[in-house]
Amino acid sequence: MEPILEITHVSKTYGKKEALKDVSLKIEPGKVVGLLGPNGSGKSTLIKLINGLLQPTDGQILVAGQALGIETKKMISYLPERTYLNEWMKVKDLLGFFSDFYEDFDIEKARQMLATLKIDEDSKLKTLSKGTKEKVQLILVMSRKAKLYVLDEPIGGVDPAARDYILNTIIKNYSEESSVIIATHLIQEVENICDDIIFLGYGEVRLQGNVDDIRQEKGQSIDALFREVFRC
Ligand SMILES: Nc1ncnc2c1ncn2[C@@H]1O[C@H](COP(=O)(O)OP(=O)(O)OP(=O)(O)O)[C@@H](O)[C@H]1O
Repeated sequence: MEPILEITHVSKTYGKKEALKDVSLKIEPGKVVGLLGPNGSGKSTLIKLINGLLQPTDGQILVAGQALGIETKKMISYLPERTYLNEWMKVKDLLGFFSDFYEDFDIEKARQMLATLKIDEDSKLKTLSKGTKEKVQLILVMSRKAKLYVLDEPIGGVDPAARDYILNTIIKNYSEESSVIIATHLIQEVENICDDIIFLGYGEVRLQGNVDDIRQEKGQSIDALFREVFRC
């Protein structure tokens, strides 16, 4: 099957700073992939490249076999690190906004998730707590029928009780034809829902592979391995 994402020898420099060095990786359909790395390792840079928000200095990125452009943007549902939603909007306005903007947005699915998390559609975003805003944004992003979901720190501000629901939502939502990339520091929380992981360190891929294979081979959890590989 054609990979959902294929990154070949990609480098990115900001001035003299080499944020990514010769990164190559493939993500197959139907996978949840953890993109893990310490601060400044290049996770957000890689995510912005995949979303076409930055241009690579070198190398090639293909989404479902196509070079980045308008078509690939339609296939990607992106949760950025920081919110980009208008604070003065009500949750129900955002549902309308997403329906208008994205053909693949499933408003009923979004409504169901909001109801489960007891988020009132009549609330203005600016009146919601930071964690609740994050939940709203994640619900919007996961309610699209995208090929690739790219989530930059999706559960950072969410309380532990809601994390399981959010993570379950992520894995329930994607299909055989789509994949999810989750960039996070909360490795313990996500390692059980990930099929594969990628360790980024100083802009280079340090390790990538299947979670179960790596755990078996190394005899430790991904969280423990991360602490060992990136010990300060
Ligand atoms: N606009 C920029 N100009 C110059 N350097 C940058 C810029 N953006 C990022 N960098 C540098 O590139 C490197 C990678 O940064 P990036 O934000 O991709 O890391 P990250 O893994 O997402 O970090 P964190 O986990 O802290 O969010 C860092 O050294 C950072 O200082």
